[in-house]
Amino acid sequence: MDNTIEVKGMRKVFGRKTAIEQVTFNVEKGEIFGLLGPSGSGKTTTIKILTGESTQTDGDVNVLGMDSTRFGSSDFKSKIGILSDNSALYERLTVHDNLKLFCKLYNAPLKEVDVILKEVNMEDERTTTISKLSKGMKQRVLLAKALIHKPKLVFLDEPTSALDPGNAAQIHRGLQKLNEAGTTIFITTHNMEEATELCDRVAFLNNGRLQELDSPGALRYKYSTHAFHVETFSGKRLVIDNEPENAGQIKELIENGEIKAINTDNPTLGQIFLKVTGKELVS
Ligand SMILES: Nc1ncnc2c1ncn2[C@@H]1O[C@H](COP(=O)(O)OP(=O)(O)OP(=O)(O)O)[C@@H](O)[C@H]1O
Repeated sequence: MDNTIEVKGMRKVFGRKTAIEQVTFNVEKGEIFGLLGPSGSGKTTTIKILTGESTQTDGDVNVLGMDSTRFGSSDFKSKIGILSDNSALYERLTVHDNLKLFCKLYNAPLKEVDVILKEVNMEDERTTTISKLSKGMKQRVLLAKALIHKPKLVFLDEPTSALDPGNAAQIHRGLQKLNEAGTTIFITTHNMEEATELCDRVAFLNNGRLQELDSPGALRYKYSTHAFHVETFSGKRLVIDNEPENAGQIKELIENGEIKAINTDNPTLGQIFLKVTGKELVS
């Protein structure tokens, strides 16, 4: 297996506060990996360690084949892109001039500016000053900034928090396209729909500890009771366990034409998170 990120026994202590405790996971090359957790669970701390902005107290962290002692190198920085709360733009410059500056900073060809503006659907605003953009538009320019140098790996810290569904969907489409082109994406979120839609695998972080790690589909299957939820035309709602002895009851309902709808229960990631951690994902 080709891993883009390998984390083993990672701990992070701030004074008396242990923010991350014995966290171990890998992110495979080409996947969209989601780190899910409520506020204060350690998502940003994890991203900061993985991008070299902070250092782990203990444990091994390897990103793109480099150990954490090399995260300050220009080689490392040229291969990763970051979109976080700390990402900033020059408010008084236009969209185009901002991206031109970041191109120069990363030694990327200037022609990339127009390519990336098209990708994030901001061509029409290329001459608009940043201070005149809406929040969603600014976020799309920040995403363009994170991607302008064509990084192999992108870190996104809650990229769509505070965006309306339309703007969030636009960011999601951009990320899916980027991923299809081969970029590995590490995303933190407390938005379960976002995680279900985008991520190949998700990890649950709670109080700095990882509590589950799998694909959204596998987690939903694991935490499903597999019972049948039946709604009849007479308005009855039945929950029938998926056991051989109940086959007759279901057969009879079908034969009598009584079934209006039949589903197996399929918990959402938010419900699973609550079950595993006892906490709501959105806090
Ligand atoms: N520089 C710091 N000094 C002291 N404590 C910190 C520091 N940075 C983070 N923490 C603590 O570490 C824990 C994890 O914080 P972190 O910012 O990683 O959480 P998060 O999951 O990203 O939360 P949010 O969703 O609110 O951004 C919190 O208890 C926080 O108070």
